[in-house]
Amino acid sequence: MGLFSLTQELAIDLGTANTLIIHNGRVVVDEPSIVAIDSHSGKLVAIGERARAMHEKTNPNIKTIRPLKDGVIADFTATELMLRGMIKKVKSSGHLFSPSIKMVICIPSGSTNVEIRAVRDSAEHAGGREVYMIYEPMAAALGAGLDVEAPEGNMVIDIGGGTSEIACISLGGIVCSESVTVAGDVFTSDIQNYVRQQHNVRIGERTAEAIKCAIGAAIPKLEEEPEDFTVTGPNMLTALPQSVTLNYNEIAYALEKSLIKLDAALMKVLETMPPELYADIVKNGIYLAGGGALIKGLDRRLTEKTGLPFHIAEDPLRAIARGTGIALKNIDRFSFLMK
Ligand SMILES: Nc1ncnc2c1ncn2[C@@H]1O[C@H](COP(=O)(O)OP(=O)(O)OP(=O)(O)O)[C@@H](O)[C@H]1O
Repeated sequence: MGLFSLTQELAIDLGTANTLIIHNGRVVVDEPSIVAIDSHSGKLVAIGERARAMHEKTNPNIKTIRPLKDGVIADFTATELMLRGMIKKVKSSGHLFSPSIKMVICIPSGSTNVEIRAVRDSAEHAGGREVYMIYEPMAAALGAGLDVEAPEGNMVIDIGGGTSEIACISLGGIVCSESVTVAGDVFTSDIQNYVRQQHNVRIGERTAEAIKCAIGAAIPKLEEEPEDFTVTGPNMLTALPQSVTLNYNEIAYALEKSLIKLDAALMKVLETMPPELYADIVKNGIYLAGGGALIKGLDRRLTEKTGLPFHIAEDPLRAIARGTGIALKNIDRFSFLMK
């Protein structure tokens, strides 16, 4: 086989918060899903980490866009620009040389046909010759190392940036699932609102996210307590700088109303689950993946609510990409891959 007839393969986790690309079993792109665009010409200024550094700091000549929102494509043009740019990064780093690219892209399970078509079009315009899709919970389950084809119930909760997807899988298919738009982005804005209402201080999205990653908690009493987090922002009334020191139990309080919605969605899936599969879940437990799985004490909270065992997938931020990579390697075997 000549060098140029070789097909290169990419697994892509196109996420609301982060986009990851796996090539030859290695993560070659792991960047925030964000683009910066020249407001006048519409030309791309930056993507990923560089664009994120500009986020909330732009002047009227540049705008930053997060092309995906609530787990779906909110801006088609920006999504395509981002995908193209990220694939170009793989190419320019010398990893990719073939003009023929086979791709598996992970999409939210609630995607409509129009959205699936949009992702496919973007991928094809970005150089994909053979484009397959996989639903996110399936990729999360594969990434958590579960045997999704077994005649056995396996359950995953993928808490991403825009959506949380709860699904029970058996025999290579999703038996029952729920998707809610309560995930990382909502947790971040909960924290922003809390600091504003409780402490009269305004903070930006990035600061709120930093608080969440450092001391975000799902229960008010943790075994390993993180250190308090101090932020400074303008006072709402005086506009003068004010520092606030936050404890993790305040953040648990701030997140409570969103976490209750997540609990409810989980209960809904458990209620509709066939009893034989339920018995498997009692034995196997439920796997948590996605960045939200890193909220401290979330596994314990959910165990207390349901009495079921919970496990956090290894490296939860990369579990979905890993699963997409496994699907790519087994394209001929996995009937649940969509073409
Ligand atoms: N240590 C942490 N604690 C809490 N949240 C975290 C942590 N690290 C990352 N996150 C959050 O996880 C989210 C990103 O997760 P992930 O990359 O799995 O989402 P995504 O795949 O881009 O989104 P979606 O699945 O909705 O398309 C962000 O909201 C981020 O703030």
